[in-house]
Amino acid sequence: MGDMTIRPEDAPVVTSQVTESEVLANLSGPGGETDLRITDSTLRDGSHAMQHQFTEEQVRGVVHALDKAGVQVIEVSHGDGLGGSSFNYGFSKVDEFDLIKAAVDEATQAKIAILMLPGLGTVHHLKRAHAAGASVARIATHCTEADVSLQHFAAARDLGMETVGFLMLSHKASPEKLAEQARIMVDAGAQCVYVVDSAGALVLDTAQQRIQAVINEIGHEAQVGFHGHQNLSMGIANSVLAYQAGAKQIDGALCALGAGAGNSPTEVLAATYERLGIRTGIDLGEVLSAAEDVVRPFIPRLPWMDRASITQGYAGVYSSFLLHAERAAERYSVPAHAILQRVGEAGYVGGQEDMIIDIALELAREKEELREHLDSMGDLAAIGVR
Ligand SMILES: CC[C@H](O)CC(=O)C(=O)O
Ligand SMILES: [Mn+2]
Repeated sequence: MGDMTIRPEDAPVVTSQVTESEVLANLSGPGGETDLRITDSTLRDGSHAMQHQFTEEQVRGVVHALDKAGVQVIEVSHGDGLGGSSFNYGFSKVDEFDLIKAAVDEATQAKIAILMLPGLGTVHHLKRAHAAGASVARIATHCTEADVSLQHFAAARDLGMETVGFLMLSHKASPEKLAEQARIMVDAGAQCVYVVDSAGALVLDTAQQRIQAVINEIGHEAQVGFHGHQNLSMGIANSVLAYQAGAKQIDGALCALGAGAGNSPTEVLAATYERLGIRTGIDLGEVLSAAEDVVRPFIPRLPWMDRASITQGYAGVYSSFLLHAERAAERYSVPAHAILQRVGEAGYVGGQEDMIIDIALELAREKEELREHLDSMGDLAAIGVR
């Protein structure tokens, strides 16, 4: 077999095709010109919180409500992106391509986006999503591994899709490193690159500095976006700072439905930006109804800043590890927050979900050793040695 490695220098350089007006064109919503574009990820990041059990009826209901509210982009995929339905990540209740088709059918003005992680999702998945009607391809890599996305951006551009790069766990890379990685994505064909706070670990200026560095690098050729998580309750504040630094695409999810403590709630983003006089094109009354009347009733458990999810933000752990850690905690009778703390210390990243079990086993072993030690102390005391 020949060398299958894709090197950055092999990637098609398409930046010259992306004019500034083309990049900025998508900032006019159904109600006219907007200052930024909100992408709602309830039906993708929220899939983690729903253990990937979305039904077609729920998807139709959410898309209908978001579309009516004027949200311009709605993301629909398994929580871990196309191809995520698996033993390792959790099986979807309904095939994601059926959910994408239902979303496309329901939307009248909103574009339907998909997320994919190269390796888990393939170009074949991307083609199927495009055939199902998805028009925005969001391609996600670890924040230092943008070079694994080159062929996926090229394929998405060939299909005529709008392209967005997602640099996950952005708190793990310096602003300079993120800027360098964003450059790789833009040269490969990304029309926007997101700083993705997967762990909800960025706090105010650490978020803004990263956005600023990425804008300095790619801002004249492509847009910059921000995807927040609420583990330290910073999603909205970081999103405001991101906009003030120049970000033009911001993610949210209705009722915060997303991994960990959830995403920046779309309805709160809409209200906050409106209060600041920043135009999102979203009708506040409609998006509040979408959250309260459509999404809230089917959520089994609202995302929340509890001990485990705060630990994720504090220790810098991938938000989607929460439910994996909770399942391992129950199985091995150890606390979920203790597992997540160790995941943070070990620095595990997306794709290393199996290490959660290793850590749970290690904690269970330590607990057993401690119990045996305490028992032996008791035995010594009983024979008068202590
Ligand atoms: C697909 C993994 C992950 O959920 C993507 C994302 O939303 C994030 O990193 O925050
Ligand atoms: Mn996320």
